[in-house]
Amino acid sequence: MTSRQPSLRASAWQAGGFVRDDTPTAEVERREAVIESLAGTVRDLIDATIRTTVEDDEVHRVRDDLAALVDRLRVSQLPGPAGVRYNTEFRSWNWGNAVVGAANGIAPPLRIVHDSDGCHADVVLGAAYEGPPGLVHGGVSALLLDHIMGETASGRRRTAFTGTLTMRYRRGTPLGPLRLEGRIVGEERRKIFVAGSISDADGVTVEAEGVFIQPAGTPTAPERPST
Ligand SMILES: CCCCCCCCCCCC(=O)SCCNC(=O)CCNC(=O)[C@H](O)C(C)(C)COP(=O)(O)OP(=O)(O)OC[C@H]1O[C@@H](n2cnc3c(N)ncnc32)[C@H](O)[C@@H]1OP(=O)(O)O
Repeated sequence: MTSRQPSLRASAWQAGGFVRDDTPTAEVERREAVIESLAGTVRDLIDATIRTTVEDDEVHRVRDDLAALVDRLRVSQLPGPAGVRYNTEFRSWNWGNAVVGAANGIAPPLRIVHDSDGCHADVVLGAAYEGPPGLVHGGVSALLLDHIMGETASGRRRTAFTGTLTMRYRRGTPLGPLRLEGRIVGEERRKIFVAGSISDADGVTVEAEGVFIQPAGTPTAPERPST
């Protein structure tokens, strides 16, 4: 499928950081869907690469085809990482994020739901997230929990960064369908205490506790209704 739609405004492209970007929400969402479809295929590519058993010559041909595709994407690039962008309509987007980024083929991606108790996400982790055989890598579990717990602390009304994260791996987390949860268990000035977990069909596999800190001088918006 080809598209001659205009790309996001060139003036919006700045490296990293929280960047004010006046691209209208409708245009953000159009481009997000386009880039998300590419990232989904990249995710398939990663899984297919891990699991392929085709002959060496075919691997080399695929490698060369992929190198040509990379060159096409390199024709127009951001000068650095994608950062976090937000517009005047309070729509924010972080397409490069390692956990939720719409453009990031190594993000599962986590689709986080904010509810009255905090946040949850259902995800299916495949071969790309393996540590011990058939089990989720412990660092991947920490990565995903860090993010969902950070979003829980942030609550869509402030930004809170991880100060301290403590993990307890109760048993191996099998690759496949999983649920992640985060909930606030306390607040003290700029510190937000969050509990998190990963569960499979048989119950909790990983528990986490975290202290998330709202940087001094950053704003807190009024509470927003859960979605
Ligand atoms: C799309 C939209 C995105 C919005 C959604 C965003 C979700 C993002 C989720 C991803 C989460 C991440 O990966 S975040 C990335 C990983 N984390 C980081 O890179 C953070 C790096 N560290 C820092 O930037 C800083 O150290 C901070 C912000 C954590 C704290 O700096 P600070 O604000 O100067 O803190 P300070 O005044 O000294 O202390 C404030 C209070 O916090 C306590 N405190 C300070 N540091 C720590 C600590 N590491 N662990 C525990 N507690 C601490 C102090 O004792 C004090 O307590 P008291 O005296 O008040 O009792």
